Amino acid sequence: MSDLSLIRNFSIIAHIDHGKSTLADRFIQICGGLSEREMAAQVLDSMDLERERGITIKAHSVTLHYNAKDGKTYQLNFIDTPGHVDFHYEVSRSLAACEGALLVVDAAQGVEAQSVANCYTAIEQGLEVMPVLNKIDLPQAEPERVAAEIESVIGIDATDAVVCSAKSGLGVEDVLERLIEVIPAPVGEIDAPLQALIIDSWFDNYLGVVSLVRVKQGRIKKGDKVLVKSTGRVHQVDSVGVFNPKHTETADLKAGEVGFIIAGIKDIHGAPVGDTLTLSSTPDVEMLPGFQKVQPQVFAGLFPVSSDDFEDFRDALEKLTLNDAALQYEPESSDALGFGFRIGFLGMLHMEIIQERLEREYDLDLITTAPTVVFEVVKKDGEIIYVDNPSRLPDPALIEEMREPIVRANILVPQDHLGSVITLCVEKRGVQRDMVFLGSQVQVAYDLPMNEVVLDFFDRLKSVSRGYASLDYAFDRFQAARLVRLDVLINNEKVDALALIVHRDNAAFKGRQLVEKMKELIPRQMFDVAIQAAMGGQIVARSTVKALRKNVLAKCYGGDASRKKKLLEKQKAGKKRMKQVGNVEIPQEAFLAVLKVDN
Ligand SMILES: Nc1nc2c(ncn2[C@@H]2O[C@H](COP(=O)(O)OP(=O)(O)OP(=O)(O)O)[C@@H](O)[C@H]2O)c(=O)[nH]1
Repeated sequence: MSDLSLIRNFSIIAHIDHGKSTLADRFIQICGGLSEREMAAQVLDSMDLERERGITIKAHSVTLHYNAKDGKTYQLNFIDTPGHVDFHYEVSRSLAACEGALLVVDAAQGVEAQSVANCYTAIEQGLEVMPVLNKIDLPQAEPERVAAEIESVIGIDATDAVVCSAKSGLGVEDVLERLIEVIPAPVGEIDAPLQALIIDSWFDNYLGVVSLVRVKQGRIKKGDKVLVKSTGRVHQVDSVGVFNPKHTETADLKAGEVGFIIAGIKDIHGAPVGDTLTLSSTPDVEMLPGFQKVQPQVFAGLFPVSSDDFEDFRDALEKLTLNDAALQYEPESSDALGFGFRIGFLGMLHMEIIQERLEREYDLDLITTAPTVVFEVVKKDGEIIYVDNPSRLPDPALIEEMREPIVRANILVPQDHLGSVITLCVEKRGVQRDMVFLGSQVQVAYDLPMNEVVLDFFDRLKSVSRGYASLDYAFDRFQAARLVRLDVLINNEKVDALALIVHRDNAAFKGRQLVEKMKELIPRQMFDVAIQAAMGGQIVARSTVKALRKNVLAKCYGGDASRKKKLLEKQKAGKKRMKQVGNVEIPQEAFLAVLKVDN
């Protein structure tokens, strides 16, 4: 298709669960991309984990052909975007490939903070934003109220927003018709030198690196010699094509189109996201503006339970980074846990996903230490260092100032729950920056310490607001704070992997909560186990796990050998995720006890 006026490139902006995947599936069905049977599994969420958790992680694209009521056939390139705040950065990438975005809002729920943030990104990037009110089939749907909310919260006209039910299919064709009308067609010279933006790259075991690109000008076809601008390397194109949603080769990709390129590139660093591709014959083509580099926000140490697994762990991480440019790691050694890696994640969800993949796909048993953010430390000699591991914090005598990362959080909450949300923010050391009443909702902005936000803030926010408050946040600055290291001692031995950096005012309280929680989590052993929390040289809390009196096997009355064996096996399985620290066995949960205390 070379008539650009028949192409529409768009994304869908929606809060989690507002129905983006269901709507996309409907589009695919209407445009005849898949049979009913193939529709059975939601197609866009292609990774197993994504499907299980029902969340979208990687940006994908689908090219569809829609026979519109005006008698013309349009090529619709739909670029998927992830909904979770951890993957916010992928949204702006997907938007860079589009001229427009559908803002899908659940008509029974209303606007949520995440969609507001993504909408602003779209508007900043010059996209046409088209509101769609979904779930109109629900009895509690209030399209007028929600349309008014879109206008007041986001500030775009929603008077004639399309209403639909992605579930029943009602109104979905109207969405497509309106999309063709309001979202501009792409512009670009087909005869100009190739200029293509890499939106995403991933590693496929069979195909090698696959890159999703948006061709801005020119064209690219199989056999072309393509130049990756930032690396300066030239690769021969093996194939180009689109996902419809199945991977389908095409003769070429032209200006205005979105599709994939495979060019024998060995790893994703050879085709960096945000980079520009051109042909080797036109090396002087300008670079397109790329994307902001992704910075991990949360760090944790991961250690194999069995030290024999260290090399397998390293291999697994290498493979995972082929597909996940956001994942960063470096070797770490701990007195308590031996050799492992300190890994940087985008957020807690990202951390859980990586941990699960390592355990499930690579069959590793891992111990994870408590996650932490990065602190900025100014030393007395003027040097500034960044600490992502509490046990590596320099001696307090050498520290001039400690600074913690602060985020600007935007929260949308119905008025009824405003009080409890404010209480929560104050408890988390938040400073209010703004508050705007918008109909039945209130938009509040807080500066909050990132350390308080990444761990459990989102869950707490949901629980104090009965699920109604929503949150969006981004790193703002480092700010001086009275921070100290809280050490944990087990039978008088300091366990480096249990150290935390906390605010001085909360240190004693946190210490007490932590030792109490750990007391519940560390199983009884043959001897007393003393758990202490210390700040500097000073013990701030203490508790004891009492010794076990009876031998478990005594219960078996000697006779039944198979029962005894079963019991031992059960014990062994239970032990799998334990680590021997000194002479005490510490289970995984105890390392994450800080996440479990009700702070
Ligand atoms: N009643 C009703 N339910 C819907 C409608 N559209 C989607 N749902 C349901 O809402 C839930 C969430 O829909 P999804 O399409 O998975 O939501 P999503 O926004 O893609 O979620 P992520 O992939 O996690 O971003 C599912 O249980 C859907 O069946 C609708 O029009 N009406």
